[in-house]
Amino acid sequence: MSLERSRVSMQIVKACETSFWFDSWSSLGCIIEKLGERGYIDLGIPKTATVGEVMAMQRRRHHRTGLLNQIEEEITKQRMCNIAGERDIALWKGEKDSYRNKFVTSETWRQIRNAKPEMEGYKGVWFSHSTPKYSFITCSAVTCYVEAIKQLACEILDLTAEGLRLPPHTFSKLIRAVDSDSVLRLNHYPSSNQFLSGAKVSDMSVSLPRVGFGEHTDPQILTVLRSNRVGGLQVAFPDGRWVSVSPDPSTFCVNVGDLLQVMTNGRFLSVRHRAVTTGHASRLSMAYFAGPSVHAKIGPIPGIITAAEQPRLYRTFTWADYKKFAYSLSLGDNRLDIFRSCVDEHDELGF
Ligand SMILES: O=C(O)CCC(=O)C(=O)O
Ligand SMILES: [Fe+2]
Repeated sequence: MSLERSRVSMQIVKACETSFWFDSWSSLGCIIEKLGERGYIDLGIPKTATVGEVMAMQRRRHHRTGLLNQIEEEITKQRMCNIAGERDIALWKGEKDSYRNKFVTSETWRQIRNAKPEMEGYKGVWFSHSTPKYSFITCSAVTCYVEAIKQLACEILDLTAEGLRLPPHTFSKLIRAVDSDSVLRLNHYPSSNQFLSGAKVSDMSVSLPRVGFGEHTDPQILTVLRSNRVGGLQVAFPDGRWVSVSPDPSTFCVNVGDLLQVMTNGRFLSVRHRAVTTGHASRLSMAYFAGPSVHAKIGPIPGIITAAEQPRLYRTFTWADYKKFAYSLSLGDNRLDIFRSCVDEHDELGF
């Protein structure tokens, strides 16, 4: 309330609508804010009095405190001015503390707004002449989703570390690093109908499965994937068969990535998978790829390789090296082979 009070001043005409205590009708501002509730007794003016009633009834009194006398002075001044009109006029605080009878939103906004540091990327969300509410909502939803899914990925990785008898945050600390290179990808696979709009219904190829996302392994540490109710994800079995993963929007599909295969020295395998489109509904999937910092050194964790029994399978490299190499190949190429270790290295990983 006091925020609005400080923005409005009343110019007294008939004075029968303006509150003596709660409106700002003199240069002293709002009287209740000056005197507090004690003022009702000190001035002998009831809480509900209008300025008009005070002017009509109140006789000039003398008080011991200066402020009370100043208020009496304002009442006398008000009695003496005589503005023609029917109603009291609300005056709005404008630039440089001046009051006028026009309300200007932008001026009021400037006065009440607490300036905050600009949010990174805000230009992509707010445009100068419109409020793109859906992009703003999407931005907030994605930010919250990424935070939650990252937490889930870290918990899975902590359980993985525990299962391998490794120190608790061996893997998750790579994801939690401030400069971790994690990504959220949204995939949309149009239905066969949408995909082949214009094709004749008699065209038999409409019902054949089509590859929407070619076979590959995910390069990062761990992937947490969710989809709508439309299937399409398939996983390669060692014998070469493709096995479909049944779609369920209430579950997550977790893939081991290439880096986790390296760090576990091949105990966890990054599985080959692909997405196909068949039916008449379109598939949507959201994949969170939990990755380390580009500078992170990746190699088999020392606690996993116990010398003779577990020969070291991979050499140490940085995530930046791996990405650069991966992007130079085709999606389905095997990228890990080149990082296989030929000699029995003992790199210092700092784990
Ligand atoms: O849509 C899918 O289920 C697969 C997506 C995928 O493998 C990927 O984005 O890497
Ligand atoms: Fe994938």
